[in-house]
Amino acid sequence: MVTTYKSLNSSAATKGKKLSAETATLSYKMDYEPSFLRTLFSLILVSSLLDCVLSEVDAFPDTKTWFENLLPSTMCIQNASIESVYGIMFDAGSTGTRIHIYSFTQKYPDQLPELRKEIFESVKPGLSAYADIPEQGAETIRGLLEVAKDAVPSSHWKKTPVVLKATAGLRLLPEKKAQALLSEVKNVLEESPFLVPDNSVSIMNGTYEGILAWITVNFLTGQLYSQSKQTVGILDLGGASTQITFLPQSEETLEQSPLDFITSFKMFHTTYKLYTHSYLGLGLKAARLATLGAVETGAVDKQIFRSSCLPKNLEAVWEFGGVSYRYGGIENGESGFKSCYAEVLRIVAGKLHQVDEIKGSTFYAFSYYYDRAADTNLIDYGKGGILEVRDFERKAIEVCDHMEGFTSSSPFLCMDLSYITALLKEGFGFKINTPLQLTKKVNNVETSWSLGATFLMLQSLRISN
Ligand SMILES: Nc1ccn([C@@H]2O[C@H](COP(=O)(O)OP(=O)(O)O)[C@@H](O)[C@H]2O)c(=O)n1
Ligand SMILES: [Ca+2]
Repeated sequence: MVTTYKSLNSSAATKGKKLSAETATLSYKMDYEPSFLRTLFSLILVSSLLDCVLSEVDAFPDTKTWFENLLPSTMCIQNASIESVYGIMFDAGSTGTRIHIYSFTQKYPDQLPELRKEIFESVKPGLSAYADIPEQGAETIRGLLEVAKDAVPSSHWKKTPVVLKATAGLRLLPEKKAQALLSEVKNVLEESPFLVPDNSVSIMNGTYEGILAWITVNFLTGQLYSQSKQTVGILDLGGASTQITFLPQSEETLEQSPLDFITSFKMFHTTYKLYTHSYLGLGLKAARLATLGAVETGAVDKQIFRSSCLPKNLEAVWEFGGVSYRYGGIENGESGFKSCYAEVLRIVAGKLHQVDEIKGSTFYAFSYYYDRAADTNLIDYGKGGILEVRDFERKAIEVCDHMEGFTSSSPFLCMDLSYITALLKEGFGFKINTPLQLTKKVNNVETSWSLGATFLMLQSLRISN
């Protein structure tokens, strides 16, 4: 693997030490060729190849119901020369925008293509911070496209599809502002030399976000093409929304869950009936706003939002979604875990659907679960690890009851850890000893929905040689 970093400010290399860098650019390149990935992407690409030949036959008929609006319209393109196929996926998240450039190779015409390399870069803040200046938001995309121009040979630009999917940050914006951003972004993509399919710029439904991340993780852990089909559930904690997705084993779960929590789709000749839900407004940063009581009021110039989850003497300004909030602790008032936990509990109490069987299931947890665990040395930033729910609680108590030790660099640490504990325990209803696999990458590939989305994009475009 080759890893290079540039423009480091808040990055994989520094995150463990530096907690509150909100404006940063991270860039790294990864080369990998694990054999199971070759198998996996061979399966994917062979499916695409077959689909191109048999263009009347939809290989994933049931998927239509749930990814109808997610994917660009179907077409058969001559995507690449005999040796290379590329795909570009933008993840426009609430806290940052990321580009994933995947390349696949086909060494011989009669051999199947292999995933060869992923190039990843990100910028902060996310698009929603540019709600009032959409042209400038779109400029961040132009900058990331330069990375793609370097990564993809110019001879392949015209044949390489580029897609952007926005998540909770844009979902929370007023429709007009979100559409203005998307329209500026679309213009920038169209000015690029890459292939811009129909519906290439959109706000992704939260259901897809959970399912695509589940596909990614279960591909990467080998579950989707193993005989045993022992799939793992996923927990994604973003800035503005959070997702839970798993394959129910119990009939009771299927029968007792709200209808829109269960989604069926077919892949590799197996039909999966997944439990998935995205809770908008329960991402880590949205939960901060809710705890501070700033969701309804918005930022009012002179108002300071206070919480017992913050150091008593703290007064500072926090920016989220392009809005600045003044916030601080309660001077001469309460602070510490007990009072903080009561505050964050109000955000989750009675708001989430609970399922009994998750108590005994295996879940992969990433995004802010991972970041906060690494920030507090519960796990190694590079390696991840297995934690129990009570480990978050223990760390929350430790941090909240000694807040003077965690001031300027991490003012929200007590609140974040308390919120994560409350979300897992009281929100989803996990037991205190439920194990969670904290994982940022599996075999050097990010555990994010973008790989699942790229897979379906290639499938939809019927990439072939
Ligand atoms: N490729 C990615 C993208 C986001 N993330 C994490 O996702 C979290 C931020 O979520 P986000 O900005 O995507 O927010 P949402 O739009 O998903 O609510 C942070 O913990 C990031 O480190 C990641 O670990 N890898
Ligand atoms: Ca996300």
